[in-house]
Amino acid sequence: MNGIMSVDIGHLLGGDGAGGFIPANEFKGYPRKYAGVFEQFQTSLKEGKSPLALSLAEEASIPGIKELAQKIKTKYQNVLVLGIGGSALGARAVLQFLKGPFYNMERRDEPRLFILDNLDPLLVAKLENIIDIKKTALIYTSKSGSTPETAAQFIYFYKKYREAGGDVKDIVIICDKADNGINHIARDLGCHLLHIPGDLPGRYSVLSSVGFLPSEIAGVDSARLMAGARAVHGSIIDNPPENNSLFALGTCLYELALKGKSIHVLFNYSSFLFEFGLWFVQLWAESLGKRLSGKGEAVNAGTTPLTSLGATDQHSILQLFKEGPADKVIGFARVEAFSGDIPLTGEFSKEKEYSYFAGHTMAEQLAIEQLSTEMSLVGTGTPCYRITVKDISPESLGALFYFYEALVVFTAGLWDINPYNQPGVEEGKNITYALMGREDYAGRRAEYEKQVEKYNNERIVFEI
Ligand SMILES: O=P(O)(O)OC[C@H]1O[C@H](O)[C@H](O)[C@@H](O)[C@@H]1O
Repeated sequence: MNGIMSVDIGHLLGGDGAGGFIPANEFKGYPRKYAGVFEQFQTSLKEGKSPLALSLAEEASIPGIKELAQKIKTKYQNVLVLGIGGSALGARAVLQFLKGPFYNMERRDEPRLFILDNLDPLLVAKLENIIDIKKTALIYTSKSGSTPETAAQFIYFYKKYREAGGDVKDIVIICDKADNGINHIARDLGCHLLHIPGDLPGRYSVLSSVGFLPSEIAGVDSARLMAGARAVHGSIIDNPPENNSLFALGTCLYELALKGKSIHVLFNYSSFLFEFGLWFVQLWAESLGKRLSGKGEAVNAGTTPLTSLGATDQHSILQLFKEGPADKVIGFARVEAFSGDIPLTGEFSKEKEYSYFAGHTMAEQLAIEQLSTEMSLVGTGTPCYRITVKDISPESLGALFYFYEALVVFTAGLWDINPYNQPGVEEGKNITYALMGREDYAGRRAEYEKQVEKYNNERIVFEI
């Protein structure tokens, strides 16, 4: 491949559309059919009005973040990032794609980096067994500053850190600018405070200090992530619909959803992309799963994202993809070239199950298995697309992040829904706040407690 990334949508289409594919002739009409939505999307990106463009402006924060990362790296043995959802998933994806799953087990001079994104006392206890809290830098990431899981983690680790004699001025808080608790605390502590733009939703914030700081601490150059993002940005804004990968994929996924393909699988063919798959799930689900359209009509938009890992999940969920309900469209993400490919030898040459490996490599086998899986699924009527990135590099990952963010925003335009809010998660949060006794939710507490009582009375429980 010549560029940084390629997008192949050929197998979302199929002749007359039999078996759930898009008829080739229909596809030819999309540039006209969806010109308006696309033009609006392209213009808002070009003119920097789209929240996506805020990430491009965030590049200016990189030199300051590099300096801060350097200070943290020289002083601390461990870094603990506290965050959840968009405040954790992007950083996890960077760390895994560029440093691999065994990063914290390798012998290095850089600190080990832990990202704690759950409320689980056992998880916290296990982490405390292996880190010395005084030698651990704390990064508290919460765009809103009100997410209860992260706030609980922070108050716990803040106390431990202070009691161990840690310097509170070294703590880093990343949030948006507001007159709220997290900003007051940062000011009172006199610690590092990094702001992200209020209009950049958390799940789109990996290309900002939320992702840049953990990346730089782990030795990943965030400017290279941005170079990949910029390459995709250029290709999206410069090409007309007929020649635009984002337009082609977005319109096809939307049309396939209307034809009943209600599940969108991202099948990643590299263990280094596993966490990227989880980042994709949040981005897709929270951005597109919406009850109301822009006109306020109930549309229950979106498709259900799933992520799978190749070749591993060929031995698990593939059976269902192949023979279960015909409700899926599958995107394969693969890496074109792995550095340090591993040659396979012809050991046990008299045995047919082993001798055929001679002369092949591991990356070649993985690519063949990806192709075989894709062809086999297409053969039985599952529309598939394929995204290939050039290599395991920050540029490739930055390109993937930006491409999927843009894909989601454009597709939301086709559904006519807002890709930046998440009203569906608010109710559960409100109940939590009220039941936990948060002062400004006291008025609703009695009502929620009544609801809990009724709910518990309806349970039908079998003890074993
Ligand atoms: O970064 P925070 O404000 O703490 O938010 C963390 C997460 O909280 C909620 O669950 C939202 O639905 C997510 O979109 C967000 O990423």
